[in-house]
Amino acid sequence: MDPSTSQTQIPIVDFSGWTSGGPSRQRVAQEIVAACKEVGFVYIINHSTPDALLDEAFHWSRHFFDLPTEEKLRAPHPDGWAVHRGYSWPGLEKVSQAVSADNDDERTAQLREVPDIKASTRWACEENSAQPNQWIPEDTLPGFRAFMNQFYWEGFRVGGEILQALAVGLGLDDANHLLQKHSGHNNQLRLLHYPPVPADALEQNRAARCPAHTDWSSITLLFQDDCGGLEVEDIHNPSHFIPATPIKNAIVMNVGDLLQRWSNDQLRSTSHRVTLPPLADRIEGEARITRRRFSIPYFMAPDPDSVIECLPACMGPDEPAKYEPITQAGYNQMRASMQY
Ligand SMILES: O=C(O)CCC(=O)C(=O)O
Ligand SMILES: [Fe+2]
Repeated sequence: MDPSTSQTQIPIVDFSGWTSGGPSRQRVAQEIVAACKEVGFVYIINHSTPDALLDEAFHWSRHFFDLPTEEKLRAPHPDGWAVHRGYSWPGLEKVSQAVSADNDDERTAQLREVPDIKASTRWACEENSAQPNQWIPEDTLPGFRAFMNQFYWEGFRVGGEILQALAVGLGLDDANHLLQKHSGHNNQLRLLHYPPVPADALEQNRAARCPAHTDWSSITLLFQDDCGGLEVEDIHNPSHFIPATPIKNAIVMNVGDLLQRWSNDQLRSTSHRVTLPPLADRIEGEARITRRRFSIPYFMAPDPDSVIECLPACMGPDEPAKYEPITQAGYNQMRASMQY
């Protein structure tokens, strides 16, 4: 394809044809796999998570981030990079593509010269003792913990349907082939809040919302509000980003690094970032302050000891496996050490 004429768009797939069962499943599965090969991102509409549950999740997120800082800091992100839980305040985390096997303080400090203006909090399931969840006290936000636990398992349920569709679309014999490496215990639910920031600071690279990166997951499901600013690299025209314009209640699904490895690069873990909101009415006043933005990513991850090695359906005599087998934990460690 000629990059100058590339008109890449993020495809929209109507998932009702999967949930209703029958022959339409094959079509939906193929559409999702085609999108993952061409773009690495796809909007999934008419999925089986109720709209009301998504409204509720954003409602809780706003309540959480509106709490005074000292309340949020009662469940802080622990020091260091090994544990990904709890409240991470604006500037603490620096998203990047840097990869290192050990701690490298100098490089970590360098990466922080342009801070990420975002706050987040995140959890896995309650039984994950390696990385215990950090919760604010129940009486600070009664019902918050119960809802987030419910939403965590809802993410796993709908994400599981998508992993099944991917397996079918890839032509695997067993629809559960990908899903079976995910017990659900190693996923991550994140609430993200990008506070208002002067548009100039983003334009002049004095601050970032979320710099370009790929996800470490097998797949990521993202729910976003209507602010905008999420952009996806065009794999046919590298360094050119296309907007992932919000579609109410759609799941923005993307391929993570582990599924890219698993599929021998057939499915693409595409770089993405969050930058300036594209619409003028999202920026206000003389100081050109952006609207705040909320998003909720749900990262599906295989279990830590599971070995990710090239799917037989994705290799052949002319297409040998490109990567050595790696465990999820091994890959995670390689990526995590630069983040905090
Ligand atoms: O906030 C967003 O829309 C994207 C966040 C993201 O890419 C991530 O957390 O990995
Ligand atoms: Fe991401």
